[in-house]
Amino acid sequence: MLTKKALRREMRRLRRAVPPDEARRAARTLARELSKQPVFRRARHIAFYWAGDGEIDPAPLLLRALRLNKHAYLPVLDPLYGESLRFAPVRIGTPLRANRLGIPEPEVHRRHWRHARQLDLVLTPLVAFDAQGGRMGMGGGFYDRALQHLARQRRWRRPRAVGLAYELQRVPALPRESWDVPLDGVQTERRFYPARQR
Ligand SMILES: Nc1nc2c(c(=O)[nH]1)N(C=O)[C@@H](CNc1ccc(C(=O)N[C@@H](CCC(=O)O)C(=O)O)cc1)CN2
Ligand SMILES: Nc1ncnc2c1ncn2[C@@H]1O[C@H](COP(=O)(O)OP(=O)(O)OP(=O)(O)O)[C@@H](O)[C@H]1O
Repeated sequence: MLTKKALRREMRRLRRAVPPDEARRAARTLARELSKQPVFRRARHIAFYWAGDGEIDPAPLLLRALRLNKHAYLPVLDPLYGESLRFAPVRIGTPLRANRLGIPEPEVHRRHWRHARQLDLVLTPLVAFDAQGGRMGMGGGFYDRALQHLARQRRWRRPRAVGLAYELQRVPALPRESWDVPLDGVQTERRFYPARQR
């Protein structure tokens, strides 16, 4: 069996190996499919991410959300709170600047940032996932910490958490850690995997 670290390395290699034209097609298909799901249609405030390292690109979905007059956000690392994850609003033309990890963030004053619980839907990047809602990220625990209220209390309905990935990132079952936040679903270029009932 692969260790968690080896699985992460292998899955990051696989997603980086997707050829550019296939990646573009997958991102468009993912946008079309997720925008049909009630979890997306009902959401007004939605967090996306700026794709890098071979991540499936939510940009076509973000543009569609803006056209539907929804509010779009990108993750920012809050230096005042141990780099916990907050979400800054982004529109066409919002300037972006790379953070410490090289990931572009909106240059928007912190008074406009939101906590995850002030959003309707958070789309999370995935390194690997299973069909039961288990997720593996980059290993920083950023999303686990930002969404930890969902792991403890079933009555919390916001935000819904949906992971985005290529079909090739699915594994039969990921080990569950106590702090792991189960997803409500995963959208790939092929289908939507509904997970948690709550
Ligand atoms: N697009 C995207 N944005 C995101 C995340 C993500 O996974 N994807 N995050 C999800 O958590 C947060 C950032 N988390 C990250 C955690 C670890 C590494 C990382 O290990 N990066 C380098 C080494 C970075 C360095 O120190 O120079 C690496 O590729 O090994 C990157 C991002 C917030 N924004
Ligand atoms: N709620 C939490 N409070 C404190 N530490 C946490 C919490 N959640 C996760 N962590 C820490 O974060 C580290 C990384 O966790 P894990 O490997 O599950 O990250 P990940 O889910 O793959 O990454 P990410 O959430 O950034 O996409 C763990 O070692 C864990 O100790």
